[in-house]
Amino acid sequence: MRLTAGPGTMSGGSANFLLVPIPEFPLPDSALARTVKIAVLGASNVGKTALIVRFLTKRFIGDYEANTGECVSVLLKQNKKKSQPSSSSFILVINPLSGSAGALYSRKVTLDGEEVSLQVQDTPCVALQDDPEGLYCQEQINRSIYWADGYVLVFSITDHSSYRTIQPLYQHVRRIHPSGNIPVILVGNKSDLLRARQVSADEGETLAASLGGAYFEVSARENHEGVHAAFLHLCQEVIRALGGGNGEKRKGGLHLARPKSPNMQELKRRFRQVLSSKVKSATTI
Ligand SMILES: Nc1nc2c(ncn2[C@@H]2O[C@H](COP(=O)(O)OP(=O)(O)OP(=O)(O)O)[C@@H](O)[C@H]2O)c(=O)[nH]1
Repeated sequence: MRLTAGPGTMSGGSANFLLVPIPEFPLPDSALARTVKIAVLGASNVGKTALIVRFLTKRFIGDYEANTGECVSVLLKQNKKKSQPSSSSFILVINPLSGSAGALYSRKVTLDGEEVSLQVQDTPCVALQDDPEGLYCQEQINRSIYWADGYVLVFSITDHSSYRTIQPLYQHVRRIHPSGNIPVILVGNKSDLLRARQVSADEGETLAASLGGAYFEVSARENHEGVHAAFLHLCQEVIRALGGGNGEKRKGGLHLARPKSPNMQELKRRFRQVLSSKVKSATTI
């Protein structure tokens, strides 16, 4: 799902919602906290965005589908009114330029008494195809896979082909991270649609076991707890895999920045435009 509302934050004290993209460099507070980077991957229409929004806001994104242009700010405002502590605040970046780009969300969570800065990357859908690799993956997805520390692999229990996408998708992740333990969970979403079920819970369990991760059957539509438990479990797995230090892993000797947000590029472009118009008017005066 593509969200079209502008980004915002609910952690500030101002009544207005600010346009706060996540900078290319870590935020000051995330420099102090351990950072956990998670990519949510899966086929089309399985509920990737709905799961993320459910996790972050406790709301189901479908509640706002009739008015998607407003949904994010509505969610942010509703949560802000509750003036929750910082652990529930999050920042959202939306790419307004491309229908296929995913959004990056950032949120603080407390795990075993430790504050962790969690970054969640929504991604465009992947699709099975007949080439030797068996999977169509946009370049942006590859960058997200490379960037992330842990993976939520999502299928819909009502769509067997989305389930069949998972194994090649996992192999694809393994190709990008050939060595080491890959923290992963398997999520079978839409468990509220039992009558339309095409994938059994046993199939989910078996597949998860073969990937070396836990299986969660959830409904982003009906239940926050299951979704929350799944994300927290993955965070814990990531922290375990990252081990000591400040949680930032190094890959191939390089410290990797998160995938570049085209939104950031657009902001820079607009910033340059504003600057050049100021220069022009100053010259005119
Ligand atoms: N019944 C039901 N519908 C859901 C659930 N989760 C998501 N949906 C619906 O499924 C559709 C797809 O949800 P999205 O979150 O856009 O799925 P996505 O995987 O991000 O989709 P892509 O943009 O194609 O990658 C929407 O109509 C959602 O309202 C769920 O748990 N139960």
